[in-house]
Amino acid sequence: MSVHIGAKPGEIAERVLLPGDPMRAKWIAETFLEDAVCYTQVRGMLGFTGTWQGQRVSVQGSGMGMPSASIYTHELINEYGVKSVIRIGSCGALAMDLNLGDVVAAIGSATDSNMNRSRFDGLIDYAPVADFGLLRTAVDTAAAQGVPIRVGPILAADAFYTDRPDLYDALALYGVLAVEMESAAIYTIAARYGAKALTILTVSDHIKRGEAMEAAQREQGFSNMVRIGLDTIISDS
Ligand SMILES: O=P(O)(O)O[C@H]1O[C@H](CO)[C@@H](O)[C@H]1O
Ligand SMILES: O=c1cc[nH]c(=O)[nH]1
Repeated sequence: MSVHIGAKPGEIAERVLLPGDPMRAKWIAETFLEDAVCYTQVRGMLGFTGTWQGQRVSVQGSGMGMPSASIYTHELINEYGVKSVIRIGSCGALAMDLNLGDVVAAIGSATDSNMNRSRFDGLIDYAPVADFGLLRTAVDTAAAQGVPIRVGPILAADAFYTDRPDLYDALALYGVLAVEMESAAIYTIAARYGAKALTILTVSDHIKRGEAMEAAQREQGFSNMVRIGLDTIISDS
């Protein structure tokens, strides 16, 4: 096992879906995967391996925020040989033409986190981006499934509750679609260690309109996104 994941070698597939919420990982495993087996319960951050369309896939909770997501992404790639990860998350919309339940794919991720500034000594504003192949497959997969998917940049924020909504307004002027809390770290760590990463999100809140899904919907109302994620990750070679 690694420091934070209790799996034995070989128990995690090379292709992993990464929801923030461990209970969403359980729901995905029980609802979509065949023969799913739980390989870790360390810190309650559940992980499962099963099959989708006959192909081995794991689904691992990654927690909230970039420090937590960084730990799981790092250990999956470096300790378990994971080759591709797709974050399956919820987000707060900034774009006025997005609605609750809409699906977004993050082509790139701006961030207010200091992690990458430290990484590059404050001298470079590194641009965390999705793997192009995974993104293209997700767009094609969504089209085949008849699910509209919006592709664009998002913000990975350190704080869920912000005192600076004016900064969100400014980002919206630059086409930033939505806010979540992990994508920039996942994209950066995957790039650093030679893995592929994509973030697909469902709009759970509209930040500007003050709309919000119920807690049960957040955990389980994300079937369209999960099917896109699963079909995309098994198509990856
Ligand atoms: O639904 P998940 O994947 O947890 O993602 C979003 O939800 C959490 C905040 O409620 C943050 O982790 C944010 O990124
Ligand atoms: O507003 C939101 C909704 C989900 N996740 C976030 O980080 N922010």
